[in-house]
Amino acid sequence: MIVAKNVWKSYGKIIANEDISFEIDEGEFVTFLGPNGGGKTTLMRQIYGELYPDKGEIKIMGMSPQKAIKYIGVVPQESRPLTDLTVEEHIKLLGILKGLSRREAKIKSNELIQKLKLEPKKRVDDLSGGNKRKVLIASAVISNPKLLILDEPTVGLDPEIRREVWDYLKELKKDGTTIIMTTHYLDEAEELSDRVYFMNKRILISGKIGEIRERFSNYYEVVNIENGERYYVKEDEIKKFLNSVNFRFEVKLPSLEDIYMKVISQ
Ligand SMILES: Nc1ncnc2c1ncn2[C@@H]1O[C@H](COP(=O)(O)OP(=O)(O)OP(=O)(O)O)[C@@H](O)[C@H]1O
Repeated sequence: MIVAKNVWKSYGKIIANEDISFEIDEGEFVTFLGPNGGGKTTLMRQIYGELYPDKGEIKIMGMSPQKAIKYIGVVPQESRPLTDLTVEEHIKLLGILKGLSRREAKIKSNELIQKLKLEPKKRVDDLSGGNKRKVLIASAVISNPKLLILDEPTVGLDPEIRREVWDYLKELKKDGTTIIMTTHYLDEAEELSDRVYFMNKRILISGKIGEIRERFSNYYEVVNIENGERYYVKEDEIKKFLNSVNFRFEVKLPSLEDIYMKVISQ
């Protein structure tokens, strides 16, 4: 469904994406994780065609992102809903702009308002941050996109609304929508995605979360209790390593977060 081949993108001297390649199948839910400034938003903006790669290419269903945009729904990072509209008007308007008839837009927006537990007649300006985000999600999916791109969709949301958004995204996936998301939350990636990419400008590691855990399961994490420094030591080298150190330590199996920290600091 999506193929990226050797994508490079810079802003002047800052390299944001370095030789990125990946393939995403139809119906997959794939998450890109990485530190602040790791190039996730830049990559998303190229997938939905707002930016062009300096080198390399991205194809969506065999088309350029600019051509495929009619099949894509986007919730950009830090986007704001349009002001001065009610919830219902906002969602309907976005549907009409994406080519739905007024009637189709009305039916579909009512359905989304119910599913996402929104109040149709409330002014978008008066909503909480969480409900604004829901309006943006509803406005992105009203045209039944084949591909949905969500750039940090649950930043700043309270746990209840976050759960509601997760449940809705799971439903979309079940209905066959291909979803690409960026997030800083490992629990979110784990709960929702089929596969993840850890990236920091370039792709560092990818796979199913279970597989990634397994790949690191023969490592121990040794923490220097005196200064917090961490070491990742292979199972068969742990005895020798612990005999060789002269600090107080704690040994544990790495959590997903530890693996992430190890991988992105390489
Ligand atoms: N419009 C721009 N002009 C110049 N530099 C930019 C621009 N947009 C992003 N950058 C730089 O490119 C790099 C990658 O930024 P990007 O926003 O893609 O990362 P990110 O992984 O999405 O970060 P975050 O998690 O903080 O949103 C950073 O160093 C950033 O400062």
